[in-house]
Amino acid sequence: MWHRVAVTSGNVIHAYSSVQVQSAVAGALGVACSDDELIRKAAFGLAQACLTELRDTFGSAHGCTVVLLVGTGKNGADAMVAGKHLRERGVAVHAIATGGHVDVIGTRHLDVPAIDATDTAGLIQALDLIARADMVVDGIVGDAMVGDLRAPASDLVEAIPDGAMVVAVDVPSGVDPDSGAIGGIHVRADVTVTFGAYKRCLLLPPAAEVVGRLVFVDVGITPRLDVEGQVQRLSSVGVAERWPVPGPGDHKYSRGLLGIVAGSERYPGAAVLACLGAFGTGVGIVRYTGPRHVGDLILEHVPEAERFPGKVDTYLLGSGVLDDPDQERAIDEALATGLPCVVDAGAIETCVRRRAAGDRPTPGDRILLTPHVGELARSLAALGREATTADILHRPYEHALRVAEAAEVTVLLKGSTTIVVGPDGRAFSQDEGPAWLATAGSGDVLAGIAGALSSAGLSALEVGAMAAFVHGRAAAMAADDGPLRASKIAEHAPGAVRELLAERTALVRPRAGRRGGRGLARAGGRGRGRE
Ligand SMILES: NC(=O)C1=CN([C@@H]2O[C@H](COP(=O)(O)OP(=O)(O)OC[C@H]3O[C@@H](n4cnc5c(N)ncnc54)[C@H](OP(=O)(O)O)[C@@H]3O)[C@@H](O)[C@H]2O)[C@@H](O)CC1
Ligand SMILES: [K+]
Repeated sequence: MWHRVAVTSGNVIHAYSSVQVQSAVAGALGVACSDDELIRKAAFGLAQACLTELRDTFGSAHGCTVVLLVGTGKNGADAMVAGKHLRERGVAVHAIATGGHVDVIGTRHLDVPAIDATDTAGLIQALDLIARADMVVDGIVGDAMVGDLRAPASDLVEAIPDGAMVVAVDVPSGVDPDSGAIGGIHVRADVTVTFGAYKRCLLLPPAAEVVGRLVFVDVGITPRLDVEGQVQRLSSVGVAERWPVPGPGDHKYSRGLLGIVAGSERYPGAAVLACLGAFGTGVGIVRYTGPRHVGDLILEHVPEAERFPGKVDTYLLGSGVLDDPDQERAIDEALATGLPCVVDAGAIETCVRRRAAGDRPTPGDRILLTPHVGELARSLAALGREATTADILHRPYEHALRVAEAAEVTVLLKGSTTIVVGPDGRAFSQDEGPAWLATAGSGDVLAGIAGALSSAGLSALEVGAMAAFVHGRAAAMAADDGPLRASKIAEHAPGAVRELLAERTALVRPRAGRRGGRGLARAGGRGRGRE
């Protein structure tokens, strides 16, 4: 039996669409506050974040030069009002108006005249100031951004020197607030200070990769967002809360039986790495199906594994499978059982084709596909929806969702920010892994971790998010800011889980001595018993 604590939403970041945020702001403005108040709260938080960065970098903010890029809307007003606070702390502040005029609330608070970058002389002066700035504050445009960033804002952004510190107001200008797509020129921030609610682009790649460190400023609109954000991110405590922990009444059969169909002549090690990932994160039993020599290799490295097929709770299919009719038959048979599955590499396309044709014995929230971008492109092609890898990298959420909807599956799309998208569009975005994670065999370990979690009865969305998190954490521990090999990720997985569980604040502890189940308090997840 597994013990799980109640799932709260406190340890999950929820991200909302711009329409949701704007209607929450409009609701707050209708009853509780004014534009001016909201901007003052936002700007105060923004100024604090800027001062912290300046102090951390230069020892003191006093005497530093900050250039504010100020658009015509409230995003620009936030920057202007923050500028007032910065000036009060001895910072030299210059404001550059990118759209010919600035919001009246901004000018009311900061009495330095903004340089008009829409005229030639102003643009030249602005470019010179940007070249010498210690910090550039991007208040060009926020959640009302439409299309590509227009000139002269785009010219100013292009001129930001590599060494300058950049703080984005609410969202980096030039990214689409909802899809996270980046058209052309955009701000690459060191810090993004966001107000009231996280916007989807802050979690969704590719935008998520240019936001830098996220700082949240509560301006009081959060209670008006009483629905879950469609895009979410689990914090470490969020993962820890959900992590299945064995109780005293558990045995190897109750802790999850994972059937693995993996490995081939060309990629025998993939099956070994998948087994290591699964055992490293707490699976009860692994039952392996595959070529004899791959089985021998597994037993050499993972003597805990069983070689012959038998009863299982969940399948992990496809890691390292290539051109092997016996393996393909075993995958077909496993997919037909209706059991939960993690579907990787060589099994993805088969699975997508079968399910798109209506053959869906496993519910979409229990089947997790784990493609990289190339495999997602091939899945889309199998569905008759051609997309290049560049198209996918431009809008990964939307392309993953296409496969998730058409095949009624949950898709984990691997990347430096990994997204997990369910057939109903709900998604998790996790970015814990270091860049060193992109190495041969890393995906096989991830599939093994996902298999272990799936065999513990979690939903495919949770499995994907938690596996991505722990895989990233284990990789960071293994890499220690240097290169790593995939087997080291599996080696560090138990340590990563141990660290997470230490953060768990409200573990439900069973009392010793009670019979049958021993005080099991389970919230969510399906019940398991002796099998
Ligand atoms: N959430 C919260 O709780 C709070 C939110 N607050 C803040 O409000 C912000 C939203 O403010 P907002 O609605 O005034 O719009 P905003 O983003 O400033 O931009 C509008 C201007 O941008 C322009 N523009 C558009 N596309 C463009 C492009 N491609 N390239 C260039 N320009 C482009 C567009 O120009 P136009 O097309 O009309 O000529 C228009 O004038 C939000 O992000 C946050 O900072 C806080 O103040 C309070 C608490
Ligand atoms: K901005």
